[in-house]
Amino acid sequence: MDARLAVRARGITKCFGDVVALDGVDLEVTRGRIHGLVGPNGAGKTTLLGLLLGLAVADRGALEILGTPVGRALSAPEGVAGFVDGPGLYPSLTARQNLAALAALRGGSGSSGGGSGKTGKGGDVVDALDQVGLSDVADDRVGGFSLGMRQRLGLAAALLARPRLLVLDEPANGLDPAGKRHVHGVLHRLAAEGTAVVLSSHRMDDLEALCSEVTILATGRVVFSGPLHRLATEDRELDYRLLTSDPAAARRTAAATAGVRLLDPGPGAPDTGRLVLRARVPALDALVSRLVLDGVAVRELAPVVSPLEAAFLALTEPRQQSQPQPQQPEGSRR
Ligand SMILES: Nc1ncnc2c1ncn2[C@@H]1O[C@H](COP(=O)(O)OP(=O)(O)OP(=O)(O)O)[C@@H](O)[C@H]1O
Repeated sequence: MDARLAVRARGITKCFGDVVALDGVDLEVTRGRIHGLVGPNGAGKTTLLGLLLGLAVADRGALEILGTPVGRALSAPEGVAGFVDGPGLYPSLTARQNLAALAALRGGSGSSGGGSGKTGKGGDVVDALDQVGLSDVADDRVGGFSLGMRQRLGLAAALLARPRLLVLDEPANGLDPAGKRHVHGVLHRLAAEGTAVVLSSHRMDDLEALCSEVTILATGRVVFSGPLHRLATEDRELDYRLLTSDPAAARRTAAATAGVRLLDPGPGAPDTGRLVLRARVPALDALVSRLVLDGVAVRELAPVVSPLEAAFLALTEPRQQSQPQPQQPEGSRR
């Protein structure tokens, strides 16, 4: 296995009775990267994350994690931490006690059960709570925690294991803006230190803020896997908003540029001077060059929906409507 890879999966298939949750999935996750797993409900994300965490085993295929082939035993591979379906926490214990109990279970002293030790495992507990922004509620019972607070505590619990592969199922669920800032900060720092992070999310903005690579699943199959930026350059038409110093001139130039279609912004849309265009990237490049040559300044050019969201819809919706479909792994155009 390539030493740069934290995960290498080939042809992973997992069935639950008649339901094929994963159908020949290939996945590569590089160390030091945050890899997003995205797909419609029931696409197989949680199932795949569960395999990485050792909560289930594949029916077919090969899975290597941190350089070691995964066998048939149900156990978390060495160096892996995280959670699926929400973190497992004791509601009657405080946040600090939960982490201390986990640290003790993992073989440490965990001596800060009710106290606030600052060294050894106790110090790790204090540090983990601080990293996820829960220091102020460290001695509150978890039973009273909101969803977002439980998610952050689950991340803190995973940090205690100092993972080299962190696996998180929808970690952004329920997070307020401050919680999100903490979680994003922790994940970026872990990645910078060399930890591979695999996370699922339905929030395209989170994925775009966090991930350098994404895998899009649809009905158990990979329909894209690769760098996020490649989605934007896929050979696909997208809608863009364009604001220039001279909207009338820009409209004429756009109308005369092959491959660019001007769209009606819709009845009642405010006249902001922005044009809405549909084009592939090469036609858009040609338009921008012509505008610059004509002395028209381009002040804003942005996709109407993010490239990730557009790709997600384009790659997953047709399959949902007309499943089952043979796999056409557009993303494997490497
Ligand atoms: N334990 C199980 N028993 C039976 N079917 C299951 C089980 N776990 C998952 N499935 C089925 O496998 C498929 C994939 O489910 P999975 O939870 O992995 O999808 P997901 O992408 O995580 O969905 P969501 O976005 O809704 O969380 C679904 O059809 C689901 O019903």
